[in-house]
Amino acid sequence: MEDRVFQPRLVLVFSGKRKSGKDYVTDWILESLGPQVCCVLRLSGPLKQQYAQEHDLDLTQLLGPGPYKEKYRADMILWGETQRRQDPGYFCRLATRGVRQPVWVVSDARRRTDLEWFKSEFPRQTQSVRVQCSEETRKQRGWSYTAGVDDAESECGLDSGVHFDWIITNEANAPSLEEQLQSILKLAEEAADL
Ligand SMILES: Nc1ncnc2c1ncn2[C@@H]1O[C@H](COP(=O)(O)OP(=O)(O)O)[C@@H](O)[C@H]1O
Ligand SMILES: C[C@@](O)(CCOP(=O)(O)OP(=O)(O)O)CC(=O)O
Repeated sequence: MEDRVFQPRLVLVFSGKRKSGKDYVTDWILESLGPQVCCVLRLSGPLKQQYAQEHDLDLTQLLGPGPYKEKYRADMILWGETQRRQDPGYFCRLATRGVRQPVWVVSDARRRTDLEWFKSEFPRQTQSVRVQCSEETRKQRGWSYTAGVDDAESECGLDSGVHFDWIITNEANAPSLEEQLQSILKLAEEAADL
């Protein structure tokens, strides 16, 4: 384990299926806490940056929510897994490098190794959060089943055998996000001495 100087006070590691609302919920937390306290980290950020460089692609579009990234998702998954097989914490380290806010919100954990890395580096501070919703709702948000993506570890790696500290149901007929996130926000505010 590398010598780490900076220690975050709280690390919330989010996961969830495509279009479950991971970005929506983590952006909501960032807006509530502010950028001085909270930083949203995306493990896919450094992956897409390197993939775009190696394949001469438009990084801005890869990072965006549109169809461009979906064209390359299956190959990015395979490319990323090649990197992870050599070093499971590779993208976690890159995504956390230089971050100095006390509260870290990792928006896109996908594999056991993602969760295990944070729990190993920050055992006291790490809590796991699962964002869930129905397939119907995901479809309404633009998701459709894609073989090689929705049946891959990238989408299924945390489907079973994981105890999540928090579960957020991101559905219209569920309690409001404000209500569901109240305890997590309180935890974050206490961690940041707010
Ligand atoms: N509670 C919500 N209310 C309104 N729009 C939502 C909500 N949750 C998700 N969305 C929208 O659904 C789409 C997918 O959400 P997103 O956060 O990008 O999913 P993920 O990051 O899990 O793939 C986005 O357009 C987002 O704005
Ligand atoms: C190759 C990926 O990093 C692509 C992730 O892209 P996004 O993070 O944009 O995914 P969603 O927000 O869930 O739609 C997945 C992986 O297996 O590493």
